[in-house]
Amino acid sequence: MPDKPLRNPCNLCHAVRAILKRPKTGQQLCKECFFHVFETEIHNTIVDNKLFRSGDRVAIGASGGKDSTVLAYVMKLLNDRYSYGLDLVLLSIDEGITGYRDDSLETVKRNRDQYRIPLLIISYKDLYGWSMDDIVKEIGRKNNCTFCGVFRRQALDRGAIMLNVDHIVTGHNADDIAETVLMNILRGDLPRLQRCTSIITNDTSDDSSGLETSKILRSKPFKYTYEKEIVMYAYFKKLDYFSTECIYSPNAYRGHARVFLKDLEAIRRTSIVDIIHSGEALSASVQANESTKLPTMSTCTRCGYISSNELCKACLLLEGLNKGLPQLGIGHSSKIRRMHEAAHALQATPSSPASPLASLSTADGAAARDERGKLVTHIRDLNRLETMPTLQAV
Ligand SMILES: Nc1ncnc2c1ncn2[C@@H]1O[C@H](COP(=O)(O)OP(=O)(O)OP(=O)(O)O)[C@@H](O)[C@H]1O
Repeated sequence: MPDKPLRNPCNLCHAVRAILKRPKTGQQLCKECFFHVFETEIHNTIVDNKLFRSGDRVAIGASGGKDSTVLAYVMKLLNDRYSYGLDLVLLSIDEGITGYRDDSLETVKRNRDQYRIPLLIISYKDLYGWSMDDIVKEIGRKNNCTFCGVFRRQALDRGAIMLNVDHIVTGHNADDIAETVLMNILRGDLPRLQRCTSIITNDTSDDSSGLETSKILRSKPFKYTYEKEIVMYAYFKKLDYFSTECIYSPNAYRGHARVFLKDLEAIRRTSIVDIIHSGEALSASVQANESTKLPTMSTCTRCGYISSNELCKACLLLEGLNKGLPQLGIGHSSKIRRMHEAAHALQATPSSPASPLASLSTADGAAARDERGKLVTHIRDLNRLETMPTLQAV
């Protein structure tokens, strides 16, 4: 008797039943083919944009959330599979948000052990003398994201210097970038439009920075990776990640851009990459225009961090916070010295040899718990995830 024809076969291998519909392309795929295209697209992004050189020491900005957890997993996997020759390390910033970052850092610590990548954690409290809990107590919730964003950017650079890395990668995905493109267009901020569309950036053109941040590159290997696909990948690989929103993040403006983007995506799935490409085209066309260039960088006279003004943004923000309080400097305390020592110890520890990929995809007990609930939460969060009929059967 001839075999019964396969119902709903995978559009790529045609040998197995499809279990999902790719948000980016609409293709119906089986699990293995989805893993393959997802990983290969990121590999192609890395290679086409020449993100790394063999021998580079690369810090992965690790928050414990879905994006950076998938990034750590995929960076490790591609580094082993294609012999990139990278020395990977996890770098986490503890903003000091009780009930949020303390829990997500526990996830990063488990990722450190699961993926066998060394980890350095540095805190706002040690760097700046203020945790985000302290700051919110002082200034309230309004504008707290400004402090957090400025401090995190600088903290990542400071951690990268402590770790002596060449490069920081972050889990910013295509949706994040498209939102930022929209926000910069709405604000008419052309210099920032240029920066947000670049897959790789180097914060300053001035090599005299006291912090030597000018040598550290930053890149976004997920620039063209859809958030929904990152969630699906994490789900099907059973990765251990933390999925709660920051308790202090109202960020209403970005929220509106996000809702608008999701509405567009519901009408046309390519909207996200279309907006990124529009941002790239606009950036290219304004590049030659002097008035849209980012200001020339020098160094902050107080802490030595790169800045286009006499004081960097973090020092300005700290000055306000510290009004009436004893001055808390950046960069010279014994706590910072201790963090340098911890980073130094990590540098001396080479990353462990590659572990079999199979073991990486095996979730531990905690991660396996409530996986289905986690996906459901994310589908709700992400709103309007394409119908994936067979997910119900997972
Ligand atoms: N506390 C942190 N420590 C280290 N890296 C961070 C931290 N917060 C954010 N990052 C980096 O910046 C990227 C974008 O951060 P964002 O706050 O937009 O979080 P997100 O989109 O929820 O990402 P994730 O799912 O990784 O938390 C993260 O993927 C991560 O690489």
